[in-house]
Amino acid sequence: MGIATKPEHSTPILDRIKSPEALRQMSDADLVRLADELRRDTIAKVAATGGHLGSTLGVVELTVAIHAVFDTPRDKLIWDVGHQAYAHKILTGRREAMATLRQDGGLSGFTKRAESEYDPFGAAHSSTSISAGLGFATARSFGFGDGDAIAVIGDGAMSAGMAYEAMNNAGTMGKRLFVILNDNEMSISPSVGAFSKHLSALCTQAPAIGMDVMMRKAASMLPEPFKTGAARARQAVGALAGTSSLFEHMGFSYIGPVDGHDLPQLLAILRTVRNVADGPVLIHAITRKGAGYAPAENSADKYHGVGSFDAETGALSKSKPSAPAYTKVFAKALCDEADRDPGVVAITAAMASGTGLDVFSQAHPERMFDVGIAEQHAVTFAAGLAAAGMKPFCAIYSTFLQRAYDQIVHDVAIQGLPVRFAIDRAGLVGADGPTHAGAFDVAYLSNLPGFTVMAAADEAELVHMVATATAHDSGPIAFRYPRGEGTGVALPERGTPIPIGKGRVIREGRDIAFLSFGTRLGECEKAADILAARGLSATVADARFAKPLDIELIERLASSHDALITVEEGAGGGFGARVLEHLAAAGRLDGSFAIRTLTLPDHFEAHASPSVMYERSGLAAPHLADAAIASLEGNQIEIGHPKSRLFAIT
Ligand SMILES: Cc1ncc(C[n+]2csc(CCOP(=O)(O)OP(=O)(O)O)c2C)c(N)n1
Ligand SMILES: CC(=O)[C@@H](O)[C@H](O)COP(=O)(O)O
Ligand SMILES: [Mg+2]
Repeated sequence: MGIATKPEHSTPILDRIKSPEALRQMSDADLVRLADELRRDTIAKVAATGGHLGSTLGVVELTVAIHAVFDTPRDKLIWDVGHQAYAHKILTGRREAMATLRQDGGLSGFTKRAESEYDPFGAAHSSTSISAGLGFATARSFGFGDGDAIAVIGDGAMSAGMAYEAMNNAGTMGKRLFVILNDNEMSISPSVGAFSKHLSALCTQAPAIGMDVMMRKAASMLPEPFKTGAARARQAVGALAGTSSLFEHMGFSYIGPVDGHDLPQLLAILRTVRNVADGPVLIHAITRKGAGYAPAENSADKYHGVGSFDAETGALSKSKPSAPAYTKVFAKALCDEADRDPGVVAITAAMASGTGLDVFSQAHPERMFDVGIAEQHAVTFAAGLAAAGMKPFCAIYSTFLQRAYDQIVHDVAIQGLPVRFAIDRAGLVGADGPTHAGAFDVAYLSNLPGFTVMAAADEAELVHMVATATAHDSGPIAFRYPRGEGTGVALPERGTPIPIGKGRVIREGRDIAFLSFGTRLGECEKAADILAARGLSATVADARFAKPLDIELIERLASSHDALITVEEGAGGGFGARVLEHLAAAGRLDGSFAIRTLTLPDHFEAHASPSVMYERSGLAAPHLADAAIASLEGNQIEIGHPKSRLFAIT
């Protein structure tokens, strides 16, 4: 494979491809040319939209080989995470639509069942592909479908427990199942952990194939160097069973390491295993993240996720932020706390740069732990650290923390352990869409006995919440904050712990009270302005806590206003529900008092910019004002209405 530094636009072979069926009629030489065109086309497309480029570039040859050898969509091709599936999208009828990738109304950045019959299983969270593939393989034996199942999983995704749970099951079930391990030694950062070392060790061995009967049969059909490699492997494995791969011990036939960019060799191997496999097979392909595009290959993160860029030079188009990102503010505040308190440690599940803990690790390298994509382990590991008396901060995106719910309940909450949860990407995140929306954490944390749950209204509040969490030693505590830039508010020199369960009033009014939990506070203030222009006076308060609630504040707002509107960047069952429960229990809902709880609507909002998504979710200022007026009129409000339904009251 030649390194293409200048993406040229002539793609005569790709232009003829209407579906993967065409690949099965092509010569290997033409498939090699196609891969080159596909790589250049992918670069050109993603240059315009941004997206997860590096991962796709690493699997261009694998994508071509799989579609050329297997009978997709009858055979089920399942991409783990789905962030590396852009070349797959281009080959499966979505080439033109790539211009809309991750844009409002456009293609998803991941695989999605609703988008194409070539996406048999949707993804975005990692390490689900082997389980899903085994599901398809098992359904096949009941007569549901008749194709093969092929899971393509990265070395980073292999660090998650689910991958082992699936292999453990697949290895004993013995169903015909293909797993292609795409090993580029990269997660978002370089891959970590003992398993990553095992993969490296496998790469230093001669190419080998598994030792079972099926693979003996296959050996004669394999290309060099696999034929001789297989013979050598047989001797080596026979002499020293301990040197064979973990996969073989788990019941898989292991083929590898294979050069994942050598398309003729990939084609030969896939054709062979497709002909002879009668159980689970793992093909270990060695690839380079960002392969074939020098700017990506030479960058530290291999262009894992990029905004738009100049395809010729790779120069990223960067807009100048007007305020520091919440993530950065969190990282700096945590560094400051750690400077003062030797018990503070930080944990990330493979998201060091995303959570800002890369910054923390520069200041306190021995106190930052990247556990790999292993959110469940991260939480219980933190619980162990807390049980020993340390102050662990688990920095995990809201959406990925969902993975660790039982650990949160069983290992942290029931034991009342002071694990600090720094929940990044709270609320709607934009281009990554519903799979990555931080919608549920408030609901699933604030119903846990003994938990303290906070949301920062701005980045100064975030600094104080980091200090609050550091000081809070009597049980689990969480604070949430969104993706992206803060409000630009002045930051305190040092965080000051907030009294637990105390909100604050931002602006006093008479008629309507907005009680905000999180960064919609600014929208509440704008809504108050809208109402003021209509002759209504509104109080705006920042609840800060969903648990424990500031009961004094809530009761005061309820008793001194005609309507109380709660607002949050989360699904129903969260902050507003808790306020309602409290007021109901206190008998405050029995009279004529109006209350509305504004949450994310009860559907998964499709990807767009966060502001458009909030607009559609009915959480922008005009909708808040609208809801307030409607509540005074005794009307039902329509959440998720795209346009403001403001009406003048006289
Ligand atoms: C459960 C979960 N945690 C974290 C992530 C964030 N994430 C997306 S891709 C990725 C790295 C995946 O590495 P790998 O599987 O090796 O694929 P590569 O990007 O190297 O192609 C991570 C950590 C995720 N999608 N799902
Ligand atoms: C594919 C994936 O899960 C991550 O790469 C994610 O897209 C990162 O999101 P942020 O850009 O918000 O860090
Ligand atoms: Mg990888």
